[in-house]
Amino acid sequence: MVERRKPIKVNEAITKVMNFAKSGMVEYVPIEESYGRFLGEAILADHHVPPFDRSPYDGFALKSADTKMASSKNALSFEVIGEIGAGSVFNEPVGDNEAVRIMTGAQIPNDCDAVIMFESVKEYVQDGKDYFQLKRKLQPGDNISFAGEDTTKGTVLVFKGTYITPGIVAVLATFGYKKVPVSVKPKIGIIATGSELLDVDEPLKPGKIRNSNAYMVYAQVIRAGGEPIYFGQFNDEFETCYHKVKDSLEKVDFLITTGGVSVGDFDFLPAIYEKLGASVLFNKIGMRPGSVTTVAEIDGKLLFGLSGNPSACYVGFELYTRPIIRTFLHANAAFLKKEVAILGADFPKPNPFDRFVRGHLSYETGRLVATPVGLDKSNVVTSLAEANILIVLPGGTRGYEMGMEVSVILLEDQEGTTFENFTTADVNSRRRQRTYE
Ligand SMILES: Nc1nc2c(c(=O)[nH]1)N[C@H]1C(S)=C(S)[C@@H](COP(=O)(O)OP(=O)(O)OC[C@H]3O[C@@H](n4cnc5c(N)ncnc54)[C@H](O)[C@@H]3O)O[C@H]1N2
Ligand code: MOO
Ligand SMILES: [Mg+2]
Repeated sequence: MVERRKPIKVNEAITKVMNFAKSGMVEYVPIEESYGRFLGEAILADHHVPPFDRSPYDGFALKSADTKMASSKNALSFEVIGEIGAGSVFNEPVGDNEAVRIMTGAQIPNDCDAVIMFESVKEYVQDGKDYFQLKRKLQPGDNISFAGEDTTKGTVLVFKGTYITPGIVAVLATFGYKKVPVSVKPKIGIIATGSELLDVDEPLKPGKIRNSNAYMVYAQVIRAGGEPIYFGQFNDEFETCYHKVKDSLEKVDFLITTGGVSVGDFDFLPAIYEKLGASVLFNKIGMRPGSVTTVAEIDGKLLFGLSGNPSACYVGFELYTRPIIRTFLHANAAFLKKEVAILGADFPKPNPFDRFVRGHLSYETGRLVATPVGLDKSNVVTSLAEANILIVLPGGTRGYEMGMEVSVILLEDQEGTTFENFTTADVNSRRRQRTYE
């Protein structure tokens, strides 16, 4: 007799999984390798930026008080008593009506409080000495880039768990992080099950298909920030799969399997969980695709039983595995960011369950438009190539029409959102919807 599974709600499933979320350790990597990692500790400014008052222009540093009488009709002369480029410091006194030739980035001499650009003065030489004429009055602080104007000592600039962008790399370098504290990547084991599976380099044979899930999930793990460890693909044989799952589990922080979680005669994952003594958190979710997504736990370690159907596998990973990976990486916003967009095409299918429709988000004259891509079936693979969002179509409706507002999950986003935001009600009921022409 087939087992009747009781579906639970998506948010309930997420909550059950997140109860077992844990965060990992911190390691140090050379700054050149820090891009794309997650910060293991907050970056605190331990000095002002810039650290000293400096010139933002190539010009002359002088004392603004000496310019008081300057005007278009009254040119004042200044003697140039020295020259400094960026990196040099002028330590001598600067007397009245004297100036220092200064280049962009150089420290302002102690006695000076303003800078005038080369273009604003008339230079000349007299008796072998350099001078310029100035016809403008300057205020104290004119054309000076002050110490701490970029940021002040003590400011927290980037929080722990933030995805490191090239801009953050610049900040890390500014504060002397030759080695950067980053979150250790969780090791995510991947096992594909299915006697129909050919490897990617094998020619097609009757009844067989190439294993796309393993490589897809491998890439999803990397995108999420984890370290994938691929243990291979295995035929639907209980003993083989059981031993592979058991052995692999010891080598990883979390384990993903694809296929074999439904109620078929060769779907062995439920029996494998039982023999391992793992407790199954759920094995049916009120969602499409990915309704068979199963998560089990043993000694605090999670086993993600993702569907064999490619689109279901993909969605199951992004909803349930990704936040576990991001939490391990200390991200506060461990969930994919959600936005509201306008549905770009009708979606006439009735919706008993919440749907996560592969879609493409485009920007059209200031509006976000979400258009479903490809065939909306969980066994479809090609639509995944075009998808940059999942369009959230909550269940309990007779379909959706073009122009309606819908929630969308941004697949390529790195900023993320919190559990609270992710699980907050989506644009769902017709009452809440506005339709655009
Ligand atoms: N009687 C029922 N049958 C099915 C149910 C159900 O509730 N009752 N659920 C259906 C749903 S929904 C899904 S989704 C699938 C899930 O199946 P499994 O997770 O058990 O996966 P398999 O049976 O192993 O394979 C399903 C499908 O996916 C293809 N596949 C498997 N692995 C890969 C791979 N690595 N790369 C590409 N494609 C893969 C496989 O060939 C099958 O076509 O069950 C429904 N049935
Ligand atoms: O898990 Mo299935 O994807 O609902 O088609
Ligand atoms: Mg099956």
